[in-house]
Amino acid sequence: MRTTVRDVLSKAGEEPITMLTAYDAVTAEIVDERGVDVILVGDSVGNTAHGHETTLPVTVDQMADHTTAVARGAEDALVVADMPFLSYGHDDKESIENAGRMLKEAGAHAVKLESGPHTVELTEKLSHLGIPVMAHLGLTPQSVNQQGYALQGTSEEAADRMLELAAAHEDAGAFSLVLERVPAPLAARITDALEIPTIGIGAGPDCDGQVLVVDDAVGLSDWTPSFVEEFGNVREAMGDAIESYTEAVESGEFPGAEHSEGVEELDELY
Ligand SMILES: Nc1nc(=O)c2c([nH]1)NC[C@@H]1CN(c3ccc(C(=O)N[C@@H](CCC(=O)O)C(=O)O)cc3)CN21
Ligand SMILES: CC(C)C(=O)C(=O)O
Ligand SMILES: [Mg+2]
Repeated sequence: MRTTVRDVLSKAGEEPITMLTAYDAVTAEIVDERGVDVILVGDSVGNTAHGHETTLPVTVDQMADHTTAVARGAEDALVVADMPFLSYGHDDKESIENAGRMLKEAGAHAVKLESGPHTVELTEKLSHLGIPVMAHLGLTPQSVNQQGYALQGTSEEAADRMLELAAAHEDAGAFSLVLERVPAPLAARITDALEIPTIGIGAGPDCDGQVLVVDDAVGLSDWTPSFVEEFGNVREAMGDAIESYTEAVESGEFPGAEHSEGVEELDELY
């Protein structure tokens, strides 16, 4: 059964909400089959699949393409499309059209925006138009040129501001809130203060759910932020398989007779 925004909203399960990113159909299938509640088509695709240093170069077209692939692969999970840098926030018409594409064209069920004072009204508009919005506070990687990748909410003022912004986005209609790289006690305080669920990444154990970049979680990335746990070693498994392939080709073991086809009637011809 498809996870819905209402399921996420209800915080119904006693178990924390699980969210992972995916950027392609096959990964979405695997993540979906293993029962992950929410798949985020993250703009982290700029780092993982496209090899950029930051998420800033990612385009709306790229996000729509990756979201289309993920929506084809996911059966049960709620699919959330991340809105890329400068695709929202400066012009309502453009923001709404870009977010609308993710649902109309690409098959997402909701969008995520990196939130700030400038996204409160937009969150309200999108929600009213039928586009569910996941908010995102704390470390917001699209603001890397202002924040770096440092822990956020480390002063009393910054913590209070984050709590106020979280409440403002809840009031504006956001259905959930990602908290990235904030002190665990602040994430707990925000989680307590809100009705909508919080989903943490580097935000401690007291959020209503957790999210990681799938490449990091399965051990595919060559570097991960310090808040990541690698639950597998896919990079090594893939490297070993690739090395076995090259060895088998170079030694002449592959392809064998079982991989080769002929046409019996033509045997004499060859
Ligand atoms: N593979 C991947 N995983 C992610 O979690 C991720 C992405 N890509 N791309 C988009 C953003 C960027 N994120 C980041 C990027 C860097 C740090 C980082 O450098 N953290 C350092 C500390 C840096 C500092 O304190 O200034 C660390 O040690 O974790 C953290 C999160 C999270 N997101
Ligand atoms: C890390 C998550 C929250 C994200 O925004 C992304 O993957 O782009
Ligand atoms: Mg993102």
